[in-house]
Amino acid sequence: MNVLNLSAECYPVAKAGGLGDVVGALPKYLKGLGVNAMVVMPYYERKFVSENKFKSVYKGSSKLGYRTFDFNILKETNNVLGFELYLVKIPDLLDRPDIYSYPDESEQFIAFQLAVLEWVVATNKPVDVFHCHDHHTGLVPFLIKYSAKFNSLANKVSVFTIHNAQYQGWLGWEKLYYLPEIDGAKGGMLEWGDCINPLASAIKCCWAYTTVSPSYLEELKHHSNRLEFLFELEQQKGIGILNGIDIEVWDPSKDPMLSFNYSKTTIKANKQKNKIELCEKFGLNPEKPLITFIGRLVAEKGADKLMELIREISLRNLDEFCFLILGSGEKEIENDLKELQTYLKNYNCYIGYDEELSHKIYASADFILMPSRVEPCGLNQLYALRYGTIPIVRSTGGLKDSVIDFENQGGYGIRFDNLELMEMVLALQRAIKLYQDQKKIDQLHKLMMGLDFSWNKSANEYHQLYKRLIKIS
Ligand SMILES: Nc1ncnc2c1ncn2[C@@H]1O[C@H](COP(=O)(O)OP(=O)(O)O[C@H]2O[C@H](CO)[C@@H](O)[C@H](O)[C@H]2O)[C@@H](O)[C@H]1O
Repeated sequence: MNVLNLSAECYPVAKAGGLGDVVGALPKYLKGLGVNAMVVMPYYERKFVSENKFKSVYKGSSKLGYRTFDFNILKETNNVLGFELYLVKIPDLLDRPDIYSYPDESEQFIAFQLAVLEWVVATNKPVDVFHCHDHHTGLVPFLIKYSAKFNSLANKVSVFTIHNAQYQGWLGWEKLYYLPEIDGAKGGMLEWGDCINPLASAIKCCWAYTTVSPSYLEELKHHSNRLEFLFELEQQKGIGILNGIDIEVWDPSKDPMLSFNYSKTTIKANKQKNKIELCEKFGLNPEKPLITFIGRLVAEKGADKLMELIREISLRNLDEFCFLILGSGEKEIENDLKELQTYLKNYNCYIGYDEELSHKIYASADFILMPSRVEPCGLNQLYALRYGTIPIVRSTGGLKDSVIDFENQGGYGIRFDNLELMEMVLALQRAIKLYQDQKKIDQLHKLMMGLDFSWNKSANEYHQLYKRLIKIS
């Protein structure tokens, strides 16, 4: 079975968040199940690309409206990721360092999708399933079904995974001419809310869509940035599969980014050693419980609530904890968090993206706070569990599906329901109190580190889904 994953991100080639982690890991685990899972992504001028070997496997040209563009499909030659990796290079369009935020982003991603399909058709590349991830690749299910140019792919299975339905890739109708000739009667399959909506189009045209947790599948029917009715209509095609984690990359006993590796039996001493080193670097007291937040500083993650929360808990529980933030995102939130540094001594933040620092923090912190408004799955809590760091989460989406409050049978985390200041203060106070009971903490460490959130189970669910769809294709 040949499955071609199309994605804007894939760790370690290029990652901006959880999408990269998933696309860098799932194919590896599918390979273990006998699936030939491959990844094709845009070319980025990045370290991984310059440090690894690639060869050109196809050169072609295509049209984006009146503009003709040349493209080059590059294949990584040493199988360093454990699966086939292809990059699409397009001069002046897909040859830049950053993944997102260019003003011609829609042109970039449309050209990417067109180039991939041209290459597959021209080389007759065996593909049984096109597995598309998020809106950047959302036009593929439509294009293979309704564009004459890709007619030979019309019966191919397409699966679409929603990592985040907040962003939908909206395009004005004036950009319709970027697409090759389509069946005019099917134009409506591109539309939602008076514009071309790649995410909505994918949901309408794919054979099945998946969400990255079962709870998120349900939530989308009620909160999905105006797609609620569509999710209600198409619900028979939807399936919720909880993300897994790559336990080779995220392994505290071998993680090369840590100064002190540890297992279930050595966590007590070595977590503390990592913590002492980290706290020294950030001017924090390693004897206090260290609470962290790692992630995009956006409202979706509840990051806009952090400043008020940290101020309030500092007033109430002065000197009883330390707080360290790693993140980047909205400028206003970044500035607020930097300002806190000027008057709180038990607090620090690093504004920016730093993969190595994130590993060090997972290994050093006692608690990780995730006050998300929306969390399709969330990987941070899964990494945290593997590193013996207790998650404090709002009960939503994948957080609800993966964290059980420690006061319940078999529980290991701290949960709260609402993004209300006092509820969050209470959750942090429960953490501070729990830290004083080191016997309980030891028990929780062992329990958390013994949990299996690896991709093994979830990759099998994707495999079953592919098999079912191929059977009816
Ligand atoms: N400043 C920083 N420096 C270093 N590392 C940083 C960082 N900011 C974030 N990260 C890392 O990026 C990843 C974020 O993963 P999430 O699952 O929380 O994120 P995201 O919202 O991007 O993904 C979306 O897709 C994923 C995958 O499906 C879903 O789990 C999620 O709910 C959904 O919103 C983690 O590996 C984290 O450590």
